[in-house]
Amino acid sequence: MARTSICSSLIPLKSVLLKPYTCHQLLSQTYLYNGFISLRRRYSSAPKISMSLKAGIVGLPNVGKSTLFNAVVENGKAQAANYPFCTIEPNVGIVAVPDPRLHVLSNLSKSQKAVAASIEFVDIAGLVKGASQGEGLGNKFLSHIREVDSILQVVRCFEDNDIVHVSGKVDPKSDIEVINLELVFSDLDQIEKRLDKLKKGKGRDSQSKAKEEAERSALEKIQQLLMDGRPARAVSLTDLEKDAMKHLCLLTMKPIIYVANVAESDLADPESNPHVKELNTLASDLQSGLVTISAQVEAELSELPQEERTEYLTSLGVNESGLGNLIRGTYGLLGLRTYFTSGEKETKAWTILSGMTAPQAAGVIHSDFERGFIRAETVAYDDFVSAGSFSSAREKGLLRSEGKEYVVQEGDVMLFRFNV
Ligand SMILES: Nc1ncnc2c1ncn2[C@@H]1O[C@H](COP(=O)(O)OP(=O)(O)OP(=O)(O)O)[C@@H](O)[C@H]1O
Ligand SMILES: [Mg+2]
Repeated sequence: MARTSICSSLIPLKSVLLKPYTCHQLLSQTYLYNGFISLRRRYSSAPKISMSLKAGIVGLPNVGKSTLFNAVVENGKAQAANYPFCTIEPNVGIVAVPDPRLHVLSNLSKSQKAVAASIEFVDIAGLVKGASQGEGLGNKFLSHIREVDSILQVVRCFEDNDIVHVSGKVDPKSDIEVINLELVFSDLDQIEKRLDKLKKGKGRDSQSKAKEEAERSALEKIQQLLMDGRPARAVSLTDLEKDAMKHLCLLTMKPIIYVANVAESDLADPESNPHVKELNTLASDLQSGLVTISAQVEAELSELPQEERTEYLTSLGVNESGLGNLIRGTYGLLGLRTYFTSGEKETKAWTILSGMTAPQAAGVIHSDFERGFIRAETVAYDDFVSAGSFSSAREKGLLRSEGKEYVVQEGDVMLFRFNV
């Protein structure tokens, strides 16, 4: 029964195979994947998506982190209220990365469904001065930041006397300094403890001794930078050093986007708000991205029916919600790329890291695809759209057959041939 269903789901692929395989040969030798196969049926374990990338929402207490989380995450229900330390335990939600290409491909392939790439957002408790010494919610909070891949630092840029600011006034420069300094202190503390351990030198063979040496050297370089008030991400390390220290998950190693949280009246012209102007300069000095958003407006928008959203945005003098920019910015910040599989069952956007080869990209769908990788057939997104389908792209000579060394490009539409 299972065999028949796999066969029938594979039959449409015969038209794009170079050699005309029979159904039986396909089952016993080579498979082609473009989103048609029900992996759950074919494999005993569910398909493994190897990357779960998390963006942590960080900032002082009461600056709008949970409000932003609720707007970004559909059905997000983090408690957001006007008092500091409203959030204690982190709230976690999965967010689809908006990508118009997905729907174009899905329409061309007449797919039954379209599945977007996703990012996990984590709404973390507010951080205060002295957190690294246990103030506020202290070290527990810092350990939640350690688990994320990138940081969205929400900075309050809206004036509102009714909403408590923990330092008594809206001041982005000072707010950023408080947060970044706590992250630096926490990293320094961790490095000191780790260097103490490394002094004891537990490595027995030459390989583990070399690894310990690389870690020590990396940590000493980073320690120096941190003492100068610079983040660990500014360090330059050898590949061995990077590999040796990455288990520490240092907080200042993580990429940051600053999120200027403005009042609804500032949305039409955010640069007229001096706090946003200042934050813009600070973010570029720190070589980080900046997204301006009104968390309050986004949260209200997410509650409205679709047809009323445009009307509300127009009344505020803007064309579109800022969430798309924020999500795409986070995706870019993480150095992520998208490739697609597209067929009648589904069109799907897959997330890979920049520089991944075809077998590694196939491994994101399932580890067996990487292990048994034979070749990938690939066509650039624009070429697929102009051809209209894989078979017509093949006829026009736009579909390329690529081997193990091929580095997958942004927007590639791919078919994998593999052997298991
Ligand atoms: N852009 C904005 N304009 C006006 N009010 C806002 C804006 N963004 C958030 N607020 C308000 O600020 C208050 C605090 O918001 P929220 O609970 O999201 O903060 P938080 O950073 O998650 O706080 P905590 O660290 O305590 O968990 C809420 O009353 C919210 O409605
Ligand atoms: Mg909160």
